[in-house]
Amino acid sequence: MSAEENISQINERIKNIDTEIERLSVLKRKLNIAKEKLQDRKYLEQSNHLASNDWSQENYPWSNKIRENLQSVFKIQTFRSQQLETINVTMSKIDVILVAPTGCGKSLCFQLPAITEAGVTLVVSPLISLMEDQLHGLRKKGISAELLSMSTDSETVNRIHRFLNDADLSNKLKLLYVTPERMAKSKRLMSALQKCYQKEMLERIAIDEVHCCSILGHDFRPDYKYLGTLKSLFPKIPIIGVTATASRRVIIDVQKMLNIRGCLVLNAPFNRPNLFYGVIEKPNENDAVYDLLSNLLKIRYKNKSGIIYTFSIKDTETLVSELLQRDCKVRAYHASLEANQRSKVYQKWMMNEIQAVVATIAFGLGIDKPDVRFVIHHVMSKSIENFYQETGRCGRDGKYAESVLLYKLGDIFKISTMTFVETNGLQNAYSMVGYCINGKNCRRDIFSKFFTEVWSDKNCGKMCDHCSFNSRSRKIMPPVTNITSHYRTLLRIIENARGMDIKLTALKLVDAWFHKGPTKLRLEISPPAIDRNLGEQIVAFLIINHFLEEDFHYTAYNTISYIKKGSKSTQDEIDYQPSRICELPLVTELEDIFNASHSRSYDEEPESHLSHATKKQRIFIDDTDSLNDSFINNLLKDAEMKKLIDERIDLKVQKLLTANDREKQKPNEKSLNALTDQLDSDHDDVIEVIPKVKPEVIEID
Ligand SMILES: Nc1ncnc2c1ncn2[C@@H]1O[C@H](COP(=O)(O)OP(=O)(O)OP(=O)(O)O)[C@@H](O)[C@H]1O
Repeated sequence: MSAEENISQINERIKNIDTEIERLSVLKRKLNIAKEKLQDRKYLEQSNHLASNDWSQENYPWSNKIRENLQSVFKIQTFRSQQLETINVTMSKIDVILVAPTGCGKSLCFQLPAITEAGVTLVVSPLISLMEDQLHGLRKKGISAELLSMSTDSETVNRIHRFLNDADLSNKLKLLYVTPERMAKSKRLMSALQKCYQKEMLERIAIDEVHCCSILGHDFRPDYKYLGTLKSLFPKIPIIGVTATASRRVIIDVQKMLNIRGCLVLNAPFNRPNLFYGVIEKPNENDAVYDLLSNLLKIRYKNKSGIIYTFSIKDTETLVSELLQRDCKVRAYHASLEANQRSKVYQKWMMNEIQAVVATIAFGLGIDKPDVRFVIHHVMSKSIENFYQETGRCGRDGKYAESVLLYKLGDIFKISTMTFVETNGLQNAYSMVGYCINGKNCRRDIFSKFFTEVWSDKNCGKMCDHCSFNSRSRKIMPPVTNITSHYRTLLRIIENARGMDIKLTALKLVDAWFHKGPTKLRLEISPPAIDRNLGEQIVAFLIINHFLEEDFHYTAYNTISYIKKGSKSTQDEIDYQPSRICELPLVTELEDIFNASHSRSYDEEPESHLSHATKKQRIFIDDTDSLNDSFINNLLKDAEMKKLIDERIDLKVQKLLTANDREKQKPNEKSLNALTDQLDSDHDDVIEVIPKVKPEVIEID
């Protein structure tokens, strides 16, 4: 055989081997996937098995002691949802993750077992201020607790190590708080914990804000990854993780990271029944926004404590300066302030020396002020998850508190240009926009989808603007809005601009549509006969449903969002999706939120969602006339607020009318019925409709 033939034979064999390798690696991949699935199933079965147990019993060996300590040390009479269950699971030495809303008492679930058992509980927590607060509270109750961070002085470090190394002394240290950084970087600490473990004096490991372990969690902390070694270092020690972040994928990721797959996950209901949620249309002019905020602080929230969240450091500074000029007691809080300045602001706020902190999301973890009565979002959050966390900081005492979000179209792009590079960033931002422009569903319905919990609007107890508004003496269904022709006009404007090589931002697009701005961008047809705000909401709806799409462009200073045709802009999509629901009109007007909650007492703690609902019904007068001024007047007691609201009633009225009904009349029952008839006959070519029910005035109460 010639050398040439030999080489060719060898090549042939190599090729066959490559094919075989490829086949085997495909097989290996498949087997790995199958193994992963089987493991998932095994863990799920394990978890389900644990979940099938009734953990709410009080006949465990520790039950009497737990109850006694609850009452004598913590001065608490009854457990809140899932507290007893979590305590029983962790006392049974089973790993558990508790997902419960902010402020509902997760810390008790590891503090109470800690003082009931002999050894030490290690608590890993992300923030020193958070730990200091807990330490302060525990010491006031006479419980011995220590804190070990990267900045702890050597004397304290030595004392703590003596506790851990000495069998007699460890009994005297009940809770040791550490930062994940300290855990990851201190071999001395780890070896002391090993000794403590060997002497069977390490009782439990609690991980506060456990979502920080997951890269998918909103507060991911790299040093939390180190905690993955704890289960192998201390296999017999139960881990308890607590968080208010309920996303399923975050929890699964956390379980994997901590090597506690198959552990029990307990979920307290996401609903905070004492929080009222509402969205207010944000004026376009900055001064009007500052006036609105200052009115809220000085009238509605007079003598009440709260937080105003905004988008950027610059925004916090501007807001504070404007509100100070309007005699409001506010201070800024953001990441660029020195630590001592931040702490000063926090302390002043805690002491009620300032009414509200104007903050970026830097003001977050660890805020434990019980009487926060309002959280205002000057700009929407970047995700529902963030929003839920941020609003959760009010009403921690269980009494009535309000979340108010100020929404306008332009704010969408502040968020989207910042988040579009993040994994799921745009999707998260659009869910948030969905919350803002949702025109009919209970606001909590959106949270429930996020937390994959089944939700019935009845449980809201009229504690959101929609449920409250819908429960008035009359219910006005939003008019059916055919936006197909609007959509086509918008596409034509975009196409026309493209022909001139011009890109349009959403606001420019709306301008051109309403015949504002450069004439060359306008079409030779009349502007739409609808209110501009409604036009902006239609554009937002089209964007988040991908009929229009954002097109991001970088400049030297920032990122600009232009609007282009969306992936659903094909004729097929338009023609064959006739029943898509556009929830218009979308944003609650100022008077809705004020009327809805005006007569609520800030001192009552709802006994349950439903009992709350019954109590609240009294605030709506039984007026069978039309939605007219006297109806609104009767609801209002506050003259200044009434003035503010009066100014906006016309806007509300306009939104309820379509083009033909926009004469100056108030929408009495007759006009609304006429509107109904007209809209009923206007169903051709509809791609977006409000629920199929006939829009009508419904008598209730
Ligand atoms: N069963 C209970 N009854 C009454 N008050 C309770 C109960 N359990 C805890 N609390 C109180 O509720 C407040 C909030 O508790 P805690 O700080 O543990 O909340 P959290 O769920 O950890 O909140 P966050 O998610 O913000 O950390 C504390 O003042 C605590 O004393």
